[in-house]
Amino acid sequence: MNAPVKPDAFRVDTSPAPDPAAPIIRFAQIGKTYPSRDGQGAVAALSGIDLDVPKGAIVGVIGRSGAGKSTLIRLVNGLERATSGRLLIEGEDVTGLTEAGWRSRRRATGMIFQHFNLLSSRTVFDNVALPLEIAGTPKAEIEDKVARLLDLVGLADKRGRYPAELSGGQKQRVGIARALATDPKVLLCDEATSALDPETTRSILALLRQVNRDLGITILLITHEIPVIKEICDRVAVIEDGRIVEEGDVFTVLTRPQHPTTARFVEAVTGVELPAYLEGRIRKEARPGDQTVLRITFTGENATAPVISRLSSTIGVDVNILAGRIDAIAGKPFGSLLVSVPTREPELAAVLGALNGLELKAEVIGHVS
Ligand SMILES: Nc1ncnc2c1ncn2[C@@H]1O[C@H](COP(=O)(O)OP(=O)(O)OP(=O)(O)O)[C@@H](O)[C@H]1O
Repeated sequence: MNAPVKPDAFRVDTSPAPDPAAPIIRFAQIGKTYPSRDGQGAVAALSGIDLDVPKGAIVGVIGRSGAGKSTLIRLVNGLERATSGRLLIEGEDVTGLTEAGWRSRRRATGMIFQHFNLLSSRTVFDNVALPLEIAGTPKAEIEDKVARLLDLVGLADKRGRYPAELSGGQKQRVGIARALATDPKVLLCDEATSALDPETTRSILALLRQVNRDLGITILLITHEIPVIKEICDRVAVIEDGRIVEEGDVFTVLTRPQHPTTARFVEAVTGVELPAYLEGRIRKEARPGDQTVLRITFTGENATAPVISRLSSTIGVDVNILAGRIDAIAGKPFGSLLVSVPTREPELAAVLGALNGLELKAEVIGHVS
């Protein structure tokens, strides 16, 4: 026998079907002005921000101190309110949401912080349990969920410890477990690795990547460190003076930065200085028998090894590598190499021609004997 049909089954749903391709967060012409701290006038922290955060992506916002990063991220969980524009989360316009509306919305958004924000008087277990207690979750369910979360972040054996007994990386793992307790769809990361050493940073970023991939949680992070962007983000927005000056997929933005601010951030990881022993010896004018120092910039399209070996084997020129900083994004090299090659012709012209043919940027830095 068929199950009795509930009256609701005949009700036609007239609300528009959710668009699976729609961004999970959309900033549309968002502006935020604070009254200035001295009470005289106003500070425009954000102006005309247009930014989409695709569902399931990891999006990074990078900028220097005061650029507006914290303000931007704090809008997403209602800790700040926009003064103009519209903010949409999961298609819902949250711009005018009341505090009560935000209270339930915040459950769909976890957040982690630079200084972890753990309660020192609570154990690891109790810190992670806190959002569940606030939500009125039954005790047995809390026990089960917190145990699973501590497993996920690799802290099952630390459940009875207090924050003061943990390393920075372990504290951030507690922060991540706590942020995931309410099954958020979005995780906001506010400079989450800025207080950590490089190795711990890598392990936390790997955990965030795992959370994104395995749990399908969208991540919006803010940082002033380009390695963080390079390591885990799919997309990046560069913010300066409250405006987004460049935005796109990480590979394109990092390998072909269009804005000077982006270029400066990228240079910090790919730029290479002239070695100290050459600094005093480098000259503008070439003399007979000199070596020419070139900076070759790799933008991800050409592998470094074939380039160098091609110069040596096919053109018959000896290439000395003086310094280099080559990184990889999506398995493709990007960075720069300082090399020296003979100044005499036709070798130098052949080298520059070959590099040009490979669409590599080559700059003459100077000459050394
Ligand atoms: N509550 C506030 N009252 C007044 N001005 C503020 C307030 N919060 C931020 N600002 C100002 O807004 C601008 C953007 O600040 P915000 O903290 O968003 O930048 P940020 O990029 O996160 O900087 P940092 O990395 O130093 O935290 C700055 O000029 C800042 O001084």
